[in-house]
Amino acid sequence: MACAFLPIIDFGAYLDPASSSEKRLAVAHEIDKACRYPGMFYLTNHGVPQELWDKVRTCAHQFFQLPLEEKNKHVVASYTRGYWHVGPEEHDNRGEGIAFHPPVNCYSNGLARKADPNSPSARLPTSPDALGDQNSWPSDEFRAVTEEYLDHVLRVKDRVLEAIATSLDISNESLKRMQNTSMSATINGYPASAKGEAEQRGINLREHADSGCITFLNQDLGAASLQAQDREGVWRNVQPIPNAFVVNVGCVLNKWTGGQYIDVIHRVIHRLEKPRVSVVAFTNPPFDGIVEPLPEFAELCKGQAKYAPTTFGSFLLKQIGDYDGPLES
Ligand SMILES: O=C(O)CCC(=O)C(=O)O
Ligand SMILES: [Fe+2]
Repeated sequence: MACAFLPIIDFGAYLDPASSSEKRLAVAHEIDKACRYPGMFYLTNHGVPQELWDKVRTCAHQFFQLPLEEKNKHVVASYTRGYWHVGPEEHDNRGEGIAFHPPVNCYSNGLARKADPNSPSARLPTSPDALGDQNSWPSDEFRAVTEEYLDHVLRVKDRVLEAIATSLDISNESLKRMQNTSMSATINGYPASAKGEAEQRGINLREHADSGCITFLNQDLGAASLQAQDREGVWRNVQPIPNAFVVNVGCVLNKWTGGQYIDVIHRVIHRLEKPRVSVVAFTNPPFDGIVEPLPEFAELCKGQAKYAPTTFGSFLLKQIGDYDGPLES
């Protein structure tokens, strides 16, 4: 059964070139409404081919089934790239994942300590960059499938942002700024719980808001493991729907809109007797790009520290640092 908390938005009518402008506007308004609250929605008929939609998760399952020593070959010195594994001895944050981030070309703000920000060569992509080592792909097939999948998601992302811009009635420059976003991916694996163990289990993925602009999640079918917080602070289950993205607003889009859109807090508690995989595509502005409210929303949040300009890179690194900090409880 679908989760009544989240609206289900059929993107087909927006993507169909034969649709009337009224129809497309109606879809755009639905997306806008969902971004204002709860900051998360299902997106169906998004145009990602069905086979690829499933294959990207199949590849992930195959990778996570490998022995740990195999998977550990893909650990790299970066928080945003490579393989990680937590548990089983740790109660919270139990799970594993592999992440991919495009090259970062940032030498502003002192993020790369030894680089000269004025040197033209400092602007060229280098490896490793400010986020650490390079991506480590488990196999050519894994890479080909994931990259093809992300290409599709990138196109969906641009159309969703176009719909948002239409509904917000913002300028072309503002839309361009929003669309100037690249794609990074995290593929999460959550282990099965043995019979009787399920209730003792803690949280697999701690509560957080995503750092980027907008996130597209493709998850296994089964019981709801993802939870999102409503405005009363109550955790609501996000039941998977076949072939539907779960789309959510991240911190950057919250900031661009001066707080009009909600960077929804979410977490994962996986208690099934079979493992779960989620393929999460994040969209990020340039690492050294300034993130601040779009001109259309600047007045709304004037003087509020939360909306003060910052580079995306420094914001991301701070968020990673905070997330990595000690647990309060
Ligand atoms: O696995 C999920 O359902 C959510 C993952 C997530 O929130 C993330 O990777 O940021
Ligand atoms: Fe997330």
